[in-house]
Amino acid sequence: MIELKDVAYARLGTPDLEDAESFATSCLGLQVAKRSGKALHLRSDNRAHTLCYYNGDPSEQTLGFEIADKDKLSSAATTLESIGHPVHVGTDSDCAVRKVKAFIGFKDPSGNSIELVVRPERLGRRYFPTRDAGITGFSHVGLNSTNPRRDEAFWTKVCNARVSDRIGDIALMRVNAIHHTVALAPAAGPGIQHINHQVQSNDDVLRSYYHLSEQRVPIVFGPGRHPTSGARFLYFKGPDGMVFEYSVGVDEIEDEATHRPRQFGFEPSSLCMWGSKSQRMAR
Ligand SMILES: O=C/C=C/C(C(=O)O)=C(/O)C(=O)O
Ligand SMILES: [Fe+2]
Repeated sequence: MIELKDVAYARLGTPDLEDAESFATSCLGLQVAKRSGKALHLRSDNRAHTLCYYNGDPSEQTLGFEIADKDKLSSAATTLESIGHPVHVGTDSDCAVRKVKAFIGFKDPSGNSIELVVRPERLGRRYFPTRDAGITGFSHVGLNSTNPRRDEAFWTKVCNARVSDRIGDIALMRVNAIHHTVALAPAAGPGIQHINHQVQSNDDVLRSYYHLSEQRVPIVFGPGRHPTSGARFLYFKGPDGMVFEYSVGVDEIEDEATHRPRQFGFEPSSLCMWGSKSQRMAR
């Protein structure tokens, strides 16, 4: 079993790094950790980076997950190869770019690019953005799935994810106490469906709603409240169509041993208990 500890970072190709930087700093509220002609590393919490934009095609989207150590990394590689997921080992220079000690990359059953990383760097310096969006950290992703039942089996049987809730057949899965780290999203092909950052308070969600609306950032869902995790949320569109979410108040699963996934109907009220309608979410 591959034991994921947490989601570590997202890497997104973009044709326009300048536009990505302007959005990430003035709209989303991340801090530039490092900028080169080819890549932009951004912080959202005490980690060295949690989002990287690099010169590339926007269809290139990769998610990194932290695992415990190098031994666990090599057994993960063996497991993945044995079930038909070819693995590549990150070079020293690729590790340096990601600020990790080691990593492997592979494709999940839907073709999503996944990296498993060991010892992602943290910094002593605080995350200190130029826009105060109230972000407390990178927390979860929506991940495209061409077959949610098959992909739930991959994430829960090959990896250690546990289903916290389902909407229809779509699983919201945790790898630690937080309600979900990966939410599957039915789609025709691979990709990251949305990138979530937690914020401190309801005020932050609503303040951002007005700030982003004024900046003419397309709001695609919310403000609203998810009945699944209980979180208050706002979804909006960034560069190359990527959807970002702020949310606050995501439940934690108190008793790992006794938690049973709840089944929600596949209908709008399962996505928002206040009545907000999604303009873009496939779910
Ligand atoms: O559409 C349902 C979304 C549920 C949640 C939640 O319960 O917090 C998400 O954050 C999500 O998957 O985006
Ligand atoms: Fe979300």
